[in-house]
Amino acid sequence: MCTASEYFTENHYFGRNFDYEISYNERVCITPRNYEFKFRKIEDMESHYAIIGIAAGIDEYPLYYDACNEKGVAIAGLNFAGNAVYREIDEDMVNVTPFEFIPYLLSQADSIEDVKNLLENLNLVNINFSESLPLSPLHWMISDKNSSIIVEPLEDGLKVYDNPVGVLTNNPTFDIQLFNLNNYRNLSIKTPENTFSKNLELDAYSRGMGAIGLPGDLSSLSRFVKAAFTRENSTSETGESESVSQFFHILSSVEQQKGLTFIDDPDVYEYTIYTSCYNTDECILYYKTYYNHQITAVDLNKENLDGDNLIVYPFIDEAQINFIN
Ligand SMILES: C[C@H](CCC(=O)NCCS(=O)(=O)O)[C@H]1CC[C@H]2[C@@H]3CC[C@@H]4C[C@H](O)CC[C@]4(C)[C@H]3C[C@H](O)[C@]12C
Repeated sequence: MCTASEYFTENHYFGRNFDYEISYNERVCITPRNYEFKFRKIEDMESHYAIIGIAAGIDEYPLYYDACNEKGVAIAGLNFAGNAVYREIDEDMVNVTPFEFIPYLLSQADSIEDVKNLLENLNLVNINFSESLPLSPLHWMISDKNSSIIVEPLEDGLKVYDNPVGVLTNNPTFDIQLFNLNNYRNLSIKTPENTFSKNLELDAYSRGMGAIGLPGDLSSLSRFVKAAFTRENSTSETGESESVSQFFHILSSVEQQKGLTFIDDPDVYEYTIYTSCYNTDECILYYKTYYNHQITAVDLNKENLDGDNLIVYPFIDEAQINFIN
């Protein structure tokens, strides 16, 4: 499972937890403006916006999981098992494969408005990346600093929802995730009044009692509620380090510790392999990994963005422990 989120202070922050049991050698990957983007069914793109993101380290092609372009549009792809439907080629539409979805949009969109326009003619076509890398069922959270949307490829077509809560997890569909929040309208950051009964003296014996009932398990429906409540009520100082710190704290409220989500014997568990955080205004990518709690950053604007070769930074995944004696 995965969780995506965004956060605002003076800048806009966007990112995700990548939860899985297998790593495909993830790495930071920058696509400069003149890297030739090859597409399966539409024309190749010789020049486009520069993109920074996290991609699988299994092929030359930037197989992005999440990314942000130089205009501040960011996308994260999350698992959507059993719900994602990809289609046959439709000659009247723009046929893009799921693994081309992030490159196609980020190479040309200035804003969510642009993304929405591009989505109108888009057909997500069922072409595998390769025999060993078949299609994976995905849905996407897409944000810029002004708005956020969710895109779900459903049986009856590509569904685009406005995203008023700034989070996404996995199943079920986004409309149900939003509806489910109704069940938690009583949650509060404040100490609740005793409305149980006038006849009983019930004591506010602890801080934090207003959020009793907030789910704490790792299912996608529960993580959605937890992440939405945490994000909605989050506050921090507005500086860069405080904002980035707060962003990572929002996503660590739904992190998956190794051992809690059993997948298979022997010892296969889903866990939070990495957490990313983009400052979309400055195009800086920050990340942490399961073992490396130190924040590592890559600044898009420090690269030569007019190049034509991908720029890759392997993940730093070993613990960085600051011994002081
Ligand atoms: C598995 C991940 C979702 C994490 C998640 O939610 N895990 C819970 C599973 S569960 O919900 O608990 O069952 C997703 C997220 C992004 C995906 C890659 C996107 C590019 C590329 C697309 C190609 O077509 C296939 C290979 C490819 C490398 C993809 C592999 C895999 O699919 C990735 C890593």
